[in-house]
Amino acid sequence: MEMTKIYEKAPAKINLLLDVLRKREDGFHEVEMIMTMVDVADRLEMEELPRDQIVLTSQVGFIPLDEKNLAFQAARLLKERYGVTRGVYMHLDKQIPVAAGLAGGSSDAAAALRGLNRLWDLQLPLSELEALGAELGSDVPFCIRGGTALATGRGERLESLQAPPQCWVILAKPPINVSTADVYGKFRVNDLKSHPSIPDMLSAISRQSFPDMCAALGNVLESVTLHRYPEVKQIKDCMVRAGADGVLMSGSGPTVFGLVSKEIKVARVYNALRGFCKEVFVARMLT
Ligand SMILES: C[C@](O)(CO)[C@H](O)COP(=O)(O)OP(=O)(O)OC[C@H]1O[C@@H](n2ccc(N)nc2=O)[C@H](O)[C@@H]1O
Ligand SMILES: Nc1ncnc2c1ncn2[C@@H]1O[C@H](COP(=O)(O)OP(=O)(O)OP(=O)(O)O)[C@@H](O)[C@H]1O
Repeated sequence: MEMTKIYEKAPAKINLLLDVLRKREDGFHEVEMIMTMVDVADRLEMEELPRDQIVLTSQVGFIPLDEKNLAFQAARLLKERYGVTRGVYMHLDKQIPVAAGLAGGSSDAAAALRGLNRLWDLQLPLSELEALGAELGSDVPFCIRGGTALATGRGERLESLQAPPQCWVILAKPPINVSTADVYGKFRVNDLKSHPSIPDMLSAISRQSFPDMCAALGNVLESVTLHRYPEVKQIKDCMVRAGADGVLMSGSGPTVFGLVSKEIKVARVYNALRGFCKEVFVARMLT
């Protein structure tokens, strides 16, 4: 019998704005974020297994492939919740840097939920996949929906937005591992001197103003990560000196992204960064 093979793309996200309002009783933080996708992506291949088992492989050796992997967890959640007794063989082509602040694992989980919904013919609406995704992680619902969105709650409440003005995105990840839980754990909302403005960013996007979008970039988690890891600050400074129009840390870090409107500037920023760190990517925002 010919087995069907399906594919899903799992793009990386960046936070154009990340604000924290308060710490909640349940330990999570109430956030306001504006997120968008870039065209650096993992690829998840899914094929039916003729036995009731989840098998995950990858070309990289440095990520877990068992129940610690978010794509594996997504498959298990669907099986448990909907009584699925079919199996799946998944292969993850990993391209997104790991533990980078780019939601790589979350996007893989989203790709698994979308793909297995098709492979197993579950016919779940996207809204249901988003709700399931929220059980796996705060960034998973956004990764299911994709595009550009305003995210509130702990990140799972979404309102879709139009695409930001098109530009180049240069991503640089220093060789350090940053734990999201650690960063939120060290974050003190009362220590902030100011908050980034959601209305300013929404207005820049709706007017498609690239300069105003750059001016409205902000991430309050920089207060923790930049203080703790001076190399992240160095990368930010390096991008600014090399002429990036807007520069920000994504998520809890340590990846820093620079926005550039003119293609001729891209090589300059890229080359300046390569002196500092090995993992530098040139991408576009996904429209
Ligand atoms: C930093 C961001 O990636 C920005 O997009 C997200 O806010 C975090 O998303 P994520 O990695 O999917 O986070 P989760 O896997 O849900 O949570 C990891 C840990 O981060 C902390 N956490 C996460 C989200 C949130 N709104 N408040 C939190 O305090 C919690 O300690 C949690 O145990
Ligand atoms: N599919 C996956 N890909 C990469 N790492 C995974 C995956 N599933 C689980 N992990 C584990 O999760 C940890 C965080 O990886 P991930 O790349 O998702 O972080 P991140 O990009 O910082 O996420 P976020 O931006 O949502 O905080 C890794 O150290 C890894 O052990």
